[in-house]
Amino acid sequence: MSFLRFIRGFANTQKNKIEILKFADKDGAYRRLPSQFRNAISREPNAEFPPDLNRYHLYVSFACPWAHRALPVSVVHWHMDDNGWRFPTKEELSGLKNGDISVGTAEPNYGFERLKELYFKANPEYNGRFTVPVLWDKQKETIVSNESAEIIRMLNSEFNDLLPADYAQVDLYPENLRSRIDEINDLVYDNINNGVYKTGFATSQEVYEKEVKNVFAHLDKVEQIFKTNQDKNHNDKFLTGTTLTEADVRLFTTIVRFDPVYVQHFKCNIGMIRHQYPYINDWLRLLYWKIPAFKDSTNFEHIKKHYTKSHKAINPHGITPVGPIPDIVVLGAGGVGKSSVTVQFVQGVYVESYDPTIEDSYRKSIEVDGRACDLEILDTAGVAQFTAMRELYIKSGKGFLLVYSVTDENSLTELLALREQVLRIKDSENVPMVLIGNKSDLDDDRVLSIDDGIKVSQQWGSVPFYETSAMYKTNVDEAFIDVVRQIMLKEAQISAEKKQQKELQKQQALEGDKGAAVNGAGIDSESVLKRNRQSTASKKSKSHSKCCTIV
Ligand SMILES: Nc1nc2c(ncn2[C@@H]2O[C@H](COP(=O)(O)OP(=O)(O)OP(=O)(O)O)[C@@H](O)[C@H]2O)c(=O)[nH]1
Repeated sequence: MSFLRFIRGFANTQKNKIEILKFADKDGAYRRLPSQFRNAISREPNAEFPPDLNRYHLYVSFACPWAHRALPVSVVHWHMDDNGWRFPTKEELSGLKNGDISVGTAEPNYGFERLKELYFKANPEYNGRFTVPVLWDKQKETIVSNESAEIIRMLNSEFNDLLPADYAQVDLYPENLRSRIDEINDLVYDNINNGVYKTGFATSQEVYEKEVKNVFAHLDKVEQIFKTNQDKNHNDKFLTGTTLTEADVRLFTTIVRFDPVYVQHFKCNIGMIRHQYPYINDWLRLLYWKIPAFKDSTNFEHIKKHYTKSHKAINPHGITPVGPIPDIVVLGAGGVGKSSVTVQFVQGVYVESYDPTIEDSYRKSIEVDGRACDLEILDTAGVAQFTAMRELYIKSGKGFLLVYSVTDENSLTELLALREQVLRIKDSENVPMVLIGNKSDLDDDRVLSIDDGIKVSQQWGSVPFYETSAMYKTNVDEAFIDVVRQIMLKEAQISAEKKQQKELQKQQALEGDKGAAVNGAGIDSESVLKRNRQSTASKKSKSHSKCCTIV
């Protein structure tokens, strides 16, 4: 490509400038433009793009649900600005360990800084959007396709002759299921995959309301598909039955982003997957936890940051929300029983099977000391991959359940660092907290005694300690109620202190006015605060107020 052609192409695109961050048309509706590169890799003789090892390169974003359908090879940075997707800068990449792609990867073929440079290399006159995925032909130096639905099909079938048999036999678009897959894809594409965008990018109330209702009407339909399948046969967990297909892949990329992003960022907030759609939620967890490719290609950090920090029209200050704001945060190593304890407290059932948590929030209304409390409880992930989110939860949480398992010594050791983290983030030694030694029913496997727990509780300044069994619901309610009481007490103290400070200021102002200094015999703020605490505590114990708003 000559420099002149490049300049001409660039000038052309400036003339018909596409505003990358402006989405809706004049009538307030968002219309997705068709992808422009629509060639195909094909095993047919004399195909323009024959399958070949090492000839093609795939550019994707962890954030983009369209790129997420295909296998990542080069990953752009999560941030998109007026010039579209970019690759991470040298500074962003420096200091990262080999194989760490948390900020994306450098552009390996030309050292480009921007994805759009690939588009102009393929066609200097290109005037469309610069989207991912991009399937690049290194030999012809052009884009084969930037249409995710077509790329996924090419990858599914056209390289089979070159792949080891166990990979080649994976077929996401099997002949006997094609019509059902196409039918589901039609329903999901326009109404769910693209439906969330049409909702989020709408610029009129009327269009927004129409689109958001449409998204949820179709989630209801998908929920029904799963339910009907499983009513027929318990093992029919996928959209078309017992087989994982392309239809599942295409739905997954939207559903995994739904609760963390689309609910608030695209205002798809009629409901959440985890609360309103039990069948879809089970399917999501099955894919994420049991089929490594789904988890390995999902990066929640890229997903959350991309949307919230790239769409200026929707979120001008680029603030990434923390929420939902939990009151009680359940922390601890993987597999100690955090979910089991939480579900036992909230729903009164015991979860037998181990299904590692991504992050689940629960609501429960209880009465503590005659006061009604609405609790938001966050069951966090013990798995290291999600610990980056922990800081955020700790910041917003009011009380903490620190859980270890009496069958696992390391899980107690891990809590020491977790408690330090809580105190550091809260910048206080006075944080509502309980220590829980779970699985107390497993006498034969126990490696930690009650005394081990008591010792740690004493080292922590007599933090209340409970040995629990989620299985038998032993001490579960007691532990939660204890932390709620501590939260209530702390809130009462804080509001009393505030009130007292105000009174002090008033009094000082008054005395200042009088011009009289009260030396020594006057008010000692510490003793006043102490007195006040005592009186608040005694008032509180008499109080039978019907509502304590913890949220
Ligand atoms: N015997 C017994 N087993 C338990 C108890 N609590 C949890 N389990 C089992 O321990 C396993 C892990 O429990 P989870 O509640 O999923 O553990 P978690 O801490 O939430 O795990 P992550 O999601 O990985 O952080 C499951 O198989 C549970 O059935 C208990 O009190 N007694």
